[in-house]
Amino acid sequence: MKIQEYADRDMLAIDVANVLAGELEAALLHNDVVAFAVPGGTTPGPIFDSLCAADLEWERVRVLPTDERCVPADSDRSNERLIRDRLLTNRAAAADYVPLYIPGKTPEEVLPQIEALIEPLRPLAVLVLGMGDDMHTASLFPGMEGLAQALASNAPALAVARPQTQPETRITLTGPVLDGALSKHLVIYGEKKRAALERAMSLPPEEAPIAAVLDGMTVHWAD
Ligand SMILES: O=C1O[C@H](COP(=O)(O)O)[C@@H](O)[C@H](O)[C@H]1O
Repeated sequence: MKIQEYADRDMLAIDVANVLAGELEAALLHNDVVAFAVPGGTTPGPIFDSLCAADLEWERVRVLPTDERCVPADSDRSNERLIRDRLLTNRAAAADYVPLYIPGKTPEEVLPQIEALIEPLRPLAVLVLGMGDDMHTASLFPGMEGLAQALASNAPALAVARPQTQPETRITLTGPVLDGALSKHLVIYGEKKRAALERAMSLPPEEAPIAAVLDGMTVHWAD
């Protein structure tokens, strides 16, 4: 793991967008189709604002969320909404989106169908993750039921998450899918998350799920 520090969040967003565009371009040279997994939440919006203008063959990029909250696609809490509004616009509107949640269906009903879409995209070419103050990443939350199975090396691509700390059920990419990405980036802001990341490094993944995916990770941090 290496940590890249930036003067401020604006600089981080521009630089990370450039790095991601370069990695996607390189991956497109060697693959017909490239999988690009991105987080939701409050962190990635400004990176998406910059990245969406990159001059890439976006029609060969498959964008998927690292995790989704089971809410309608027009909800403020929908990761799909953020990704569609801020990333899949401008030139990036040509990319295909692979949803993790189908409204009106229970997660269990559609999991096999969505896993069948994700399997051919493994290993993910480029992965961006966020992290909460509680050291969760994607929707792998400390202490949640089923966490050990979702982090196991033989876990299926997706898991249903029902963290007691969260208002809704979620669907998440599992440990091996995230950890197996060819290029991995974690974006965090502020001292609280920096301290949480430091703490995670000495904790088992059951207590700090981010710890399960840090090998080879580039962490991008600004205060
Ligand atoms: O719930 C979630 O949390 C993490 C971190 O979100 P942030 O708002 O602290 O940046 C996010 O990466 C994940 O995609 C999201 O569903």
